[in-house]
Amino acid sequence: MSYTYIGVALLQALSWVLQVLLLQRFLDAAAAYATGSIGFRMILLSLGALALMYLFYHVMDGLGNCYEEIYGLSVGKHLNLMIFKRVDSLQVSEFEDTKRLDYIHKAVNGSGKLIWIGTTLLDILFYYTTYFVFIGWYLFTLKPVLALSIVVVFVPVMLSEWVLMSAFKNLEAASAPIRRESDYYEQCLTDKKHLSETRLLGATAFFENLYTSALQRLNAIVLRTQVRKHLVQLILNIVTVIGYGLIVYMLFVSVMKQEISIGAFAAVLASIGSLYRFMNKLITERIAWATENIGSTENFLDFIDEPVQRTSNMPKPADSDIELKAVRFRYPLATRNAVEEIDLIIPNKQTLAIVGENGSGKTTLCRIIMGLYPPTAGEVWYGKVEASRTSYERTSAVFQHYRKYNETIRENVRISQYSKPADDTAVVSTCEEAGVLLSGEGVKEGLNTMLGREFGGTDLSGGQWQRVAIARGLFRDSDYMILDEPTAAIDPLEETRLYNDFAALCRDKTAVLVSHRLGSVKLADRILVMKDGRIVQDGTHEQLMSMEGEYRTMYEAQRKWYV
Ligand SMILES: Nc1ncnc2c1ncn2[C@@H]1O[C@H](COP(=O)(O)OP(=O)(O)OP(=O)(O)O)[C@@H](O)[C@H]1O
Repeated sequence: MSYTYIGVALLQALSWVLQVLLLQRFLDAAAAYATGSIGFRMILLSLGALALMYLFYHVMDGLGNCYEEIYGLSVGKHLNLMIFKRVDSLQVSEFEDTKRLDYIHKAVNGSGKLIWIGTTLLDILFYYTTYFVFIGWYLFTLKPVLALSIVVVFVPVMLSEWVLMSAFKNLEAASAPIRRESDYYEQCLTDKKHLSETRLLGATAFFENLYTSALQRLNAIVLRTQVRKHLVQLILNIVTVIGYGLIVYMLFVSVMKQEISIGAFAAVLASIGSLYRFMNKLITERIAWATENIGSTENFLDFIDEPVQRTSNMPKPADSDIELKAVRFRYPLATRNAVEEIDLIIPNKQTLAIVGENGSGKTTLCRIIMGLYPPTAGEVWYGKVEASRTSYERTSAVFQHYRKYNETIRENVRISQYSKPADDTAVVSTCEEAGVLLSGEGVKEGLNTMLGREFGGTDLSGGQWQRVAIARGLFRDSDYMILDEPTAAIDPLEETRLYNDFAALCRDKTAVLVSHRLGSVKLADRILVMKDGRIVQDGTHEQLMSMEGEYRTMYEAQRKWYV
């Protein structure tokens, strides 16, 4: 693909140069015809050749544009795949850091721009350079000093673009966080997820103000850089126009002294004109655009170059105890630790429940146990392997904030075990275990029912979506199962049935279950009670009920409510 693209660029440049030579030949022929030294047929021949070259150039131009599009799409696909792979190798905890998020956004943004910087470079190398070399040679053969015209046009423009490069890199760095902010406010105003609440709360004006203020800040920094850009370009244009004027003057003097023919004079005048247009287009459009965007492409290249933290061939622990040693975790920019001094051994195949009030650190502890968040201090081990260095292949989870995929029910469940051959019987039986309805109103197509409104599918209730998420977690072959409030949206009858099923399903796994419903954690082998990021109680239901403490207080409070 790139060879064809390069070939077309070369032919396009050559046809430009040939047009100049053929124009000179045609004009010289016209002058010779006027003196009667050649016949009319010769003029027609040189005009025909000129016209053919003109047509050829335009065919090459069209082809060049087509190839640029196709090349852009194909390179874009590869760059995006590189980004996806790179993001997949990051620690999930990195996404908690807003600075890191900005950096990742800038890198993703830069991948799209790299394509067009790449095509600009190819064009410079094979199209513009060919054109300038041949036109330079042509001018040199006419009169050596004329070849200098290329330098006169070229140098000031390159200098100015070099100055602009750093300005645009700084612009990218300053605008990324504001862009993320304004995108978020835009989402609050237009996204389906936020719309009902924003409308009901009457918060539209609130978000509009925030959006407007973010855009004003963005515009102010963009404006400063653009003013600088246009000032620099103005200076460049003045210098170039003076150079252009000097060349025309030199040509005029040469023709007066009869050093060059009238045909050469006209052809050079035209070629200098096109040289100027070429240079202007190259520098003020292509190179200027590339300069503006080189900052974000550098981000992309730096991002791709970072040392890989997670690879596809990391060890897969099975049948190991999980050990947490003096673990602490603090979210980026947070002022206090979310979990503190956790020393914990979860023996292989134990079912552990974690309870505690809101914000006590249950979800954070689950993420640390899974190896998704490396602790800020302390260590987590799966047998002899450090948790963040293990593969997640043998771990399954149902998250508190599960995802609703706009896919069929089959894909929504199978996605957790995609390497397994598609087996509808297994998917159906997991759906039954999780209580996912596969017939009736809204799910008429069974496993093929498309879920989510995005692509015209059925939207489910919160509880029904949660059952799909549970099915997804259960479908995955695993030795470690994390269930973080898996039934918060599910009705009490179904919830009781599910907890009994979980107990049976998790019997041969190491399982961690977070729940606020204390009645449902009784079945666990062991219960941890968390408060302010620390484990304050640890024991079986019976042990914890037999002593004073958080657990008994919470349990009694919930029991009273139901009596
Ligand atoms: N992304 C985050 N950035 C900063 N702080 C966070 C983040 N997520 C949680 N926290 C803080 O960490 C602490 C523990 O939160 P965590 O979600 O682990 O609690 P939890 O016990 O699971 O709460 P809940 O029962 O409400 O789900 C809280 O103080 C919370 O404010």
